[in-house]
Amino acid sequence: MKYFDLMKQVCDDLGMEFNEDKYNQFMTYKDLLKEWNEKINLTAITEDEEIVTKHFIDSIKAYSFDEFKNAKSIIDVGTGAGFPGIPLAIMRSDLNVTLLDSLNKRINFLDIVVSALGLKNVTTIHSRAEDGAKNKELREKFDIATSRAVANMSVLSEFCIPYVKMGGHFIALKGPSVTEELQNSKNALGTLGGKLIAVKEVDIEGTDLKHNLVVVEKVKETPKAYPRKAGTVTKKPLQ
Ligand SMILES: C[S@@+](CC[C@H](N)C(=O)[O-])C[C@H]1O[C@@H](n2cnc3c(N)ncnc32)[C@H](O)[C@@H]1O
Repeated sequence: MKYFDLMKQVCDDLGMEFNEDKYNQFMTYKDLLKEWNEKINLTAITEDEEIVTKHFIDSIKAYSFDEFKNAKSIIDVGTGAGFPGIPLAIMRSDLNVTLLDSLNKRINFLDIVVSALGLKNVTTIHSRAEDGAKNKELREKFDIATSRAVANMSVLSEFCIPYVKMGGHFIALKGPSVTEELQNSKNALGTLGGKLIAVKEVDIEGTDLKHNLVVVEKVKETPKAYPRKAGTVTKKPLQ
């Protein structure tokens, strides 16, 4: 129960329940992450404490926004080893969480995690973001699209905003370079139907790091032309 108090404090501050069952799910996830990281490349963070702070707490802090706390469905684009999607799913069993990644090895790992943790609220999808967003079942279907450490704001907006329903939100977990990235993505947001509504700096408890949460509201439908085809989005980011 080494990290229980720290995690509970974070959750208390967010007004969310944390208990032993959730803690055990997080610890099983940590152990699977370390075990599978030796076979497939999942994360550069391998120390227990850093997994708890830089992966788990960092992900949970997305709940600093009411938009997130009240959502019914989210998609985590470029989820990798499951961040922030799996921690968000553990914290709220009533939230439908879709995890999408273009690397099948990581999706296979996530299927193992979902089954080991008994998560009934998670769906995994192996797809590039650009292709998934053309699928009628996924396009403009989510209250929230979220993403961490996948691309700059301009590229990420084109990956994520097409998945968000009207009135929903795209919430990006970002590091310190957020101001410059936002400057360069202003037009892209408008083109894709998004409007920047907030940037919030959050502490990552247990570290001296601060991260930024960028919240974009979907105010217009995304034109059919977006996202452009795989490859183009990253090679020629919207200006
Ligand atoms: C640096 S990892 C970050 C993973 C996780 N979000 C995190 O914060 O730990 C980037 C992930 O994005 C995925 N990715 C990159 N481009 C993608 C795309 N176009 N569509 C879907 N996934 C993509 C990669 O496969 C990788 O798993």
